[in-house]
Amino acid sequence: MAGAWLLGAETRATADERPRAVLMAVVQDDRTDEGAPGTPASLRELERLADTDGLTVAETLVQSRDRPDPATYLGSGKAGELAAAVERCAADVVIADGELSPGQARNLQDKVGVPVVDRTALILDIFAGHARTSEGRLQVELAQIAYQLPRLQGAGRSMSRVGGGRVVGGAGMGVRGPGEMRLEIQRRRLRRRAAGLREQVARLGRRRERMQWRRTRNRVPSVAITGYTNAGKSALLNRLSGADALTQDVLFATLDPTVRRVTAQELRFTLTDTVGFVRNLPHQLIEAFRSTLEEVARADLALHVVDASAADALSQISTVHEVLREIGAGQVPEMLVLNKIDVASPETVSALRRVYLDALQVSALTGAGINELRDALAGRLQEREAQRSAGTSGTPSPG
Ligand SMILES: Nc1nc2c(ncn2[C@@H]2O[C@H](COP(=O)(O)OP(=O)(O)OP(=O)(O)O)[C@@H](O)[C@H]2O)c(=O)[nH]1
Ligand SMILES: [Mg+2]
Repeated sequence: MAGAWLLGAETRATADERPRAVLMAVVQDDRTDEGAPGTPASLRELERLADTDGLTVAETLVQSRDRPDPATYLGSGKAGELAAAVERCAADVVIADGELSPGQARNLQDKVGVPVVDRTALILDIFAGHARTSEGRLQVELAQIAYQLPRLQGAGRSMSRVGGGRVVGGAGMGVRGPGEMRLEIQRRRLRRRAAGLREQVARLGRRRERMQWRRTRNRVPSVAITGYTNAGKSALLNRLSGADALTQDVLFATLDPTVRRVTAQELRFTLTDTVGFVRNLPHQLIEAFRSTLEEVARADLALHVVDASAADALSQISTVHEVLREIGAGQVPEMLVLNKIDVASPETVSALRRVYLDALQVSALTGAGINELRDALAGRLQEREAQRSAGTSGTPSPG
């Protein structure tokens, strides 16, 4: 089910069994914050991401270091171990739990003999496999191009070095190494394709804006469901609206915004399901999905769904807040709800309740607390509406 990008379509088409991956990471001595590359929480998540992408994790290799080696990421001894591990478990791909520079990926790849990619590439691959609407696909392709472009340039530089050609001709000849011209053509094609994609995404974004404007004019308040990936956002949307959005125990099941109508306490409002967030969400993806994510920025209320059964729920909450700020949705009023209360440990729940005193507890699975949540949502929206009309009644309406 993985996207056709990470390993190339042939690998996937012929392989009967799931491709095998070796995970690797450098733990930096000065970065012990939860979620930093190579920490247990981050590695667990990388494993889940790999699993979501249809890969079997064969082995995990971690090196403690001051910083990653600028040329090979791992130190040379550890890189040798990595090559041995790849050989031993017949791995098809190596995935780094951090970001690899194009040079690091290439050098390691030469050493181990299979593709070496990073967390960003893995997430892009999952997105490619999950995008369903044309807008989602356009956005994923845009993100992939943004990821590929600098890597093509890296290849160009090394190739011209090998070929002994000068990148810029000194005598006005513009002599280039072999392969450099082909790369330049490829680069230009990609840039042109990206420009076209950006235009199409913008057009779709404008169309959505018009629809949103109509909704605002009709004064139908909107609630955007946000939260960490796999928190149960789609499940909650289904519970609240009686819809059947796709829920799956994989990461990033939802990529396209799904809108549903809900009525509670005689108030009609819309509920929008959105893409889940994750630590170190690749910047290319935030850029590409900006117009989709802006749905959240325009909402009257953000319903922040928290997986209360996750041991690192608190750090997931901060990640979500960071991404919301980054997409300009930091100001949207938020209602935080603790989901999966049926399987959450009492310790995690009480730790969460110490910070979020009045957070409702629900289970999208059993339906516990759902009616209360629906009413609370309607209540908050009515409050806002009342404030808004109180605020505007004194001032003359513009135009
Ligand atoms: N036990 C339990 N499981 C739940 C609950 N809510 C959701 N799940 C499960 O959690 C998994 C993820 O649910 P989704 O609704 O797909 O999560 P999501 O936040 O939409 O995930 P993405 O779209 O991938 O970001 C599914 O296997 C659900 O069945 C709950 O209250 N209790
Ligand atoms: Mg979902």
